[in-house]
Amino acid sequence: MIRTRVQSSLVSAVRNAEVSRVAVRPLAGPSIRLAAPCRPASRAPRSAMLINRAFHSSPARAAEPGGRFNRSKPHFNIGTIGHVDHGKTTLTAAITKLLAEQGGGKFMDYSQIDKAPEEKARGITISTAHVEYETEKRHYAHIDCPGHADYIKNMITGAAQLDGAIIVVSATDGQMPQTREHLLLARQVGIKKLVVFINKVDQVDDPEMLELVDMEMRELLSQYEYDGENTPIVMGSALAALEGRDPERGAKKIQELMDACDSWLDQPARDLDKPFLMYVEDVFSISGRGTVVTGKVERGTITKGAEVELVGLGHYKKTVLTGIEMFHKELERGEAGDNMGALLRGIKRDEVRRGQVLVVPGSIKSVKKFKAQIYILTKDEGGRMTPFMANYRPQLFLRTTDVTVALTWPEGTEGAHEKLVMPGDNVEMIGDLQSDIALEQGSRFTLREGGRTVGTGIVSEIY
Ligand SMILES: Nc1nc2c(ncn2[C@@H]2O[C@H](COP(=O)(O)OP(=O)(O)OP(=O)(O)O)[C@@H](O)[C@H]2O)c(=O)[nH]1
Ligand SMILES: [Mg+2]
Repeated sequence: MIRTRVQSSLVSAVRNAEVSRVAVRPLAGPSIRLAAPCRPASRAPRSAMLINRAFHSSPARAAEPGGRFNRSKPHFNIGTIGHVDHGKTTLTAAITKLLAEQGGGKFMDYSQIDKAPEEKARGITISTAHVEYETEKRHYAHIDCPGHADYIKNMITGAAQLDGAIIVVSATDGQMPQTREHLLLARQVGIKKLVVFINKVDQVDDPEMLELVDMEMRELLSQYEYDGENTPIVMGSALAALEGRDPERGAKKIQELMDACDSWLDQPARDLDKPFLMYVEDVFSISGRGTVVTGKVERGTITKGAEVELVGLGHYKKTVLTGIEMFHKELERGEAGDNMGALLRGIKRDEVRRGQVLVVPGSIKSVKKFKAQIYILTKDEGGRMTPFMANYRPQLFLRTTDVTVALTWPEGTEGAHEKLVMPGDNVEMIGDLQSDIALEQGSRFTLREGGRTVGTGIVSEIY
């Protein structure tokens, strides 16, 4: 009886997000596992939870460069990617120049973009310039990174989640190693469509040469499962546009490029339009009412009376959401961003565990084995000092849970036995989880070992 009362008062505490945050903090510590009697479901240290919170909340930051934000047009996160020196930064500056002249933002010259401040994202230092501009159709936040390593980190960590990208390739060189590497990464982090800008055409006199670069790019796009046939390819000179000369190759082509971005790159579904998913943080039983799970709604909306499913840690359990509560008030509907309590019909207290998710039935799978693109932090980024080999077993942190994962090379990898992964490497590996958790393509996670983050990754395929 007493225990029940303690639990119900905790339920109200947790329902009040502010209180819960204050109440929880003192327990945080890098190696303390919560074992308080009223929280048997808690496995992950709170510090890990805070990390994961930060993990999931950061994309919004990129969406609001400079703080002020125009909500009258749909927002789109775009980036320039491609081989070193092919003209990404010049193009970014040229776009802001053209659109500024049309009243769509502020011109940013090359040095303002290239001298990007260093940003701390999840303990990893990333330099990116946050540039914003508007076309008639959209508001864009544009990411341009100063170096190859920053692109890799940026794309894997999701420091800025790109909805689409402009891949820049120089007409003088054609495709180069980083053109291919960024294309592969774009595919693996889930960027669905790209627009190509063939730059520096002012330096190439032979039209056949341009045709060849065009053809090769289309082939390469198809090779990485993009629509090589229909992807818009614009040829021009970013430098000419930036310097305000040769409008046929300059300004006009930048306009053409932005029109292509507006029409070819699809507006992504907003979080509210995606299928409902809430992570289970805590579980309580309220006498006379049943089992309540509390947690944050990551995406979608849900109404009272809807069918839901608990997924993860060996379970797929369908039930009905019989009540939604937030801040001591009953609600008819919960939505992305809410910290809510969900009352579940016919579910026993011990059938639910922290680390599971509550979702629309059938919308996500519980998975043990997956393929992922992983970035291993350097020593300077707080990561490991030494390399590791296949069968390395760190803890994988995702949402509110952590599970041991064994990392191995994909089948057919040459020299898999002695192949080393160095700090700073970007690798594609297979993960084998000790217990299954709800995962999907695009799920982001961190890898930790001995209380520090050693890597960050994104799921590219599930098995
Ligand atoms: N001739 C010519 N040169 C260009 C053009 N666009 C860019 N450049 C030059 O190419 C060089 C590299 O341009 P950046 O914009 O710095 O290239 P980037 O891709 O941002 O390079 P990293 O960030 O170092 O990978 C600079 O010297 C530019 O002036 C162009 O259209 N024509
Ligand atoms: Mg650059």
